[in-house]
Amino acid sequence: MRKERILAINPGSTSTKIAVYDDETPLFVKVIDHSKEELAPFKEIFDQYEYRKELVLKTMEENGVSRSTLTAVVSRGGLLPPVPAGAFEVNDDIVWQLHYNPQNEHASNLGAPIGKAIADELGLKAYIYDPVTVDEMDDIAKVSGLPEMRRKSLGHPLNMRAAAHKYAAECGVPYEKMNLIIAHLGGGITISYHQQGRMIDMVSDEEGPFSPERTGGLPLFQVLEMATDGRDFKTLYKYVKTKGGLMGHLGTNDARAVEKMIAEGDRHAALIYEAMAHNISKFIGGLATVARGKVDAIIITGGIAHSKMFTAWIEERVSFIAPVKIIPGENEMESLVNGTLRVLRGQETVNPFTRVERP
Ligand SMILES: Nc1ncnc2c1ncn2[C@@H]1O[C@H](COP(=O)(O)OP(=O)(O)O)[C@@H](O)[C@H]1O
Ligand SMILES: CCCC(=O)OP(=O)(O)O
Repeated sequence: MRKERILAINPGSTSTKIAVYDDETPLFVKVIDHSKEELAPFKEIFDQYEYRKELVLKTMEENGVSRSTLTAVVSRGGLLPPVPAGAFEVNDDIVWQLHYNPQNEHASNLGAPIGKAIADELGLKAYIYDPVTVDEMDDIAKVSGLPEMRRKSLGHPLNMRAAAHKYAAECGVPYEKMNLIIAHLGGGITISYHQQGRMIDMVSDEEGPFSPERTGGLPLFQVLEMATDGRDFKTLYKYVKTKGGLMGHLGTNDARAVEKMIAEGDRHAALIYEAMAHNISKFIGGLATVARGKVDAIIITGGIAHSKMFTAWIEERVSFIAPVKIIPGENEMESLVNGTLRVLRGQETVNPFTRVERP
């Protein structure tokens, strides 16, 4: 089989993750953290384009990988309009959409444009895989309590679907034959229900549990008061995305730091941290009703899935529904590369994408 060398790019709000893989084997995986001060001069996400692109090229050079040896590039897909799961070849429409008309601002919107620019210079193809906006939600799950508002599918499909495939392979049962509830517990949290290989319902930042740095759903009448106190949308959006959850209550978005506080006897920290598990468990329970209780397994993944204390709190609340499987880590770089390899090996086809004016 032909050997592939794939560059994977994953721009996040506080870091840029960069990796090069020879087939399934990582040559290097680097997480470059960005301080608030470092990103402060950039007013808009796209102002960071050149800076992050140079960082990707420099990191490859520092790790002894010559650009000319690459065979493909893959990036985390950003906030496109609702799209099917799987791979997309990055075309000008994807770049336009993420630059000028994304569903919302997020650092991942930079991934595809940077990937395409690097790939174009080398005459290669650039891909994205399982973007943030993969939408397989059933119509019934999209209905909100107001006719002018539809519930959206916007979360962490890349890691959730990869965890589902990993678990299915372990069980020797196809993903398409299982009913799984999957909780991604990272800086942001998504809880989703995958029925026979389709993610038909989910909750994330907008309505779900609070997370290390996001508020999740909030008491509505108090939201109305806050939204009419003179602050604009951008300010409030940033507030609920970065100053909520553990950050709001305890001043850190690092769950490990919270566990240290608890070990040192901080009872308030213990209350807030367990409240996060309590809320996550309630949403898992809610999605079990979508499955009519017929759930094969509950998978807990993401960075916080490394924590025995935290996963035990969830397990104790939800294990009556189905067995709980822990798959720690966000596995995003590996998932991007594996998806791309399936395309390059002819095991998967790419989805088409055409720009839309109003996502
Ligand atoms: N061993 C661990 N125990 C508890 N929490 C952890 C551990 N490792 C990472 N985390 C937490 O996971 C969160 C980040 O998760 P991750 O999936 O890497 O998210 P993101 O990609 O959103 O940054 C942070 O709150 C971090 O403190
Ligand atoms: C914008 C939804 C996806 C998301 O929140 O990703 P991160 O948690 O990695 O910021």
